[in-house]
Amino acid sequence: MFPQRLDSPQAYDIAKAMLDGFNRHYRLFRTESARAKHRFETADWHGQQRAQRERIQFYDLRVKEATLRLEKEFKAGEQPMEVWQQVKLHYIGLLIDHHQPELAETFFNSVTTKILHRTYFHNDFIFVRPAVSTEYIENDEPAATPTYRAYYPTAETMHETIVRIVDNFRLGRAFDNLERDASFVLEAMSGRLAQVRLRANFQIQVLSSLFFRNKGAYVVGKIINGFNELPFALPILHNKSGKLIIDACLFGEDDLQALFSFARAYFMVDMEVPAAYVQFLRSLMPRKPRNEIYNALGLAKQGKTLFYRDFLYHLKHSSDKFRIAPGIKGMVMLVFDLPSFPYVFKLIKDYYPPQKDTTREQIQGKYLLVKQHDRVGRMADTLEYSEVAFDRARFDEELLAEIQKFAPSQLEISDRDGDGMEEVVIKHLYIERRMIPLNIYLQEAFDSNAHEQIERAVIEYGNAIKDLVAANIFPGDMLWKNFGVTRNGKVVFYDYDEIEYITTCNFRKVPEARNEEDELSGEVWYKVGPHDIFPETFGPFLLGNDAVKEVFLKHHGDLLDPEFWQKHKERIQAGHVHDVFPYERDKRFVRKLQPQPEAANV
Ligand SMILES: Nc1ncnc2c1ncn2[C@@H]1O[C@H](COP(=O)(O)OP(=O)(O)OP(=O)(O)O)[C@@H](O)[C@H]1O
Repeated sequence: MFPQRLDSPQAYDIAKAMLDGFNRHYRLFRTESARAKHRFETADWHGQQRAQRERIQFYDLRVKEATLRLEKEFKAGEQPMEVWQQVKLHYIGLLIDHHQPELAETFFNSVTTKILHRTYFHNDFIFVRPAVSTEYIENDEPAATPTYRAYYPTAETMHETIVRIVDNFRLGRAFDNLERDASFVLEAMSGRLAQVRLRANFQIQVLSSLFFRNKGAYVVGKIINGFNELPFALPILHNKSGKLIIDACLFGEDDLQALFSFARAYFMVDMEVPAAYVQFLRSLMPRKPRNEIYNALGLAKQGKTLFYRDFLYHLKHSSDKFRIAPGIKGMVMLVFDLPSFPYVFKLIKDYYPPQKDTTREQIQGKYLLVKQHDRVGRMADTLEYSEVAFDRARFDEELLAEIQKFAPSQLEISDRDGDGMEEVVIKHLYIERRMIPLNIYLQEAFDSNAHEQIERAVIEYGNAIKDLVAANIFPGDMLWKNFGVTRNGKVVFYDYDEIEYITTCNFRKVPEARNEEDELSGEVWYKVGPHDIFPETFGPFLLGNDAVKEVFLKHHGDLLDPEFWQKHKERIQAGHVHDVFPYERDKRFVRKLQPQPEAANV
């Protein structure tokens, strides 16, 4: 029932306190994001990584604070339904001129669902659907920066415009040679613009804030000409002597998708109107779901909310059934999917075979570690959900039997909301992007004799491990089945239950056999400590196939050498922060500065 009058004084106060809680959250979130610029300017790489990690916790802390305040000041949990309905309406009113209304609505849901019983979890009380529009929000304060700036160069003024675009960010550190880098950018752009007639609307639009992550800062924008729009991004890095350089010019949807991939850490961006950033970014990557764009901007809770709305909407408009995910079943994770939907659902089993010496808490700890770590484009991000309800009729019997057998503690089948329909409720779930498991991908390549596909996949697999190593991650279980292949052919790791920091591992050579008996025994005769790793022993389980073996040894034989691992460990221990390039090395301008081997031969 819609209340005709807003007559509860508490309702307004509760709504106001809730919004104060959100505003405090966003202020802190934004301040931390804005500080990324200074950390970049001062090359504080450890600080940048720490901030990226710590910012992830901000949301839950603020929700906790707001919940406590509402309970303490307003006995929120004891308020009747009528009051809560009015709280929502007041809150909507308070959001009319707000600049982050969608985030504030999600914050309202987070706090409210902590206080209210789940029978209230519908649109009368929480924001199951958004109520306040995020379209055309502008910050009208006189000193406000707009979401993006437009530049109108001519063919003659392109170079100076590029310099001006970069200058406008007022980075507090000198460029090595901005004029030179602008020429490289111009050359790259000319490759795309040559032969093209410049139309009346020719312009370059650039988001007003830089995107910071690890050791990089990125200019993000698009070139508009007639009906065409060309997305681009300019990575700015420090060179070896500490001067700034534009390192490359990335173009088009694919390059941008790689930059904003779900397998990378979240950006730090100073945004007054995040919805406007998302809208702009969506125009660059129309196929990227909005939830992933919010995630990439560090607004993970909004990403989670949008994902869930998209998921419910998809369920309403599909009829296929959840099934056990294709591939080799996991020992600790039970994985299922919905064929028509590009994600997988993972739950932790109650029982695992003895070789998996772990616990639910430890596994959750590993997933959390991955969330907070730099995923360097090689580890899939996961969304974590509790108490997820699915329509019972959409579950394949075999899948249900599997959950009943391996994860009974996680399963409840009941008509929880009393609508006469049975539901499958899963207590705790991880959801991540579906990929093609590498073992299946390789098998398909073997079956069709696709040598190039095998070669590319094996090289990518080794590259994935090397990127993980550089980022201080030892994958633990490196079998093909624990990696997936993405839409763009990138190999990404997804089995986290055995990962460790490289710095906690002890990489050893297999000791010489003491006698013939040792040598012939199939058993491990030497003493093995809990963190000991023997890279020479990786071969037998990776290299059963000759075609694979040849490519692997040619490109990644060093992975079987303990020294390779040990050296990386020492570099990390010495405080070195690795470079992560979310683009192909051959796109780097630095190649233009160094004499190329071919050139030297001429
Ligand atoms: N993101 C994904 N996309 C597609 N399939 C996946 C994905 N994640 C997992 N799978 C499938 O589910 C299986 C088990 O997943 P996962 O490796 O995470 O479980 P696990 O229990 O940790 O495995 P292990 O027994 O190797 O420890 C994989 O082998 C793969 O077939």
